[in-house]
Amino acid sequence: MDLVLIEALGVDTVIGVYDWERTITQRLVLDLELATDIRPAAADDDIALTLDYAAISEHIADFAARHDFALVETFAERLADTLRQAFGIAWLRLTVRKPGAVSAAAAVGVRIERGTRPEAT
Ligand SMILES: Nc1nc2c(c(=O)[nH]1)N=C([C@H](O)[C@@H](O)CO)CN2
Repeated sequence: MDLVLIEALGVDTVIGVYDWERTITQRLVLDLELATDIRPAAADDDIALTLDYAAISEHIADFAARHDFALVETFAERLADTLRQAFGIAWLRLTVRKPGAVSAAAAVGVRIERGTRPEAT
């Protein structure tokens, strides 16, 4: 299985369960592993035949700007769903970190995997 990677992508969004969090934007930091077969794109050297990590990163920043969830769980689940639909991603692993949410921790957050892992070939 091949993967397209996006690591430590910072996005700003309204997120949090407390009243004070509903009035500010906070930074989330995302890691993504996106399953795809990179061989067609590599064979033709053609961006149209792979997952465009720049386009996907833009999509994520726009998603973050347009939503204001309470939980990082909801952010992760809804984002995974929209990415899979918009880009036809068979399987992904998404980590959403909320740095600074717990002062004694470097970051807290969630990691999910959605979809069916393609067979290794
Ligand atoms: N499992 C979760 N726990 C907590 C969340 C969350 O989104 N998922 N959120 C908060 C608060 O918003 C916190 O981040 C504020 O510092 C607490 N626990």
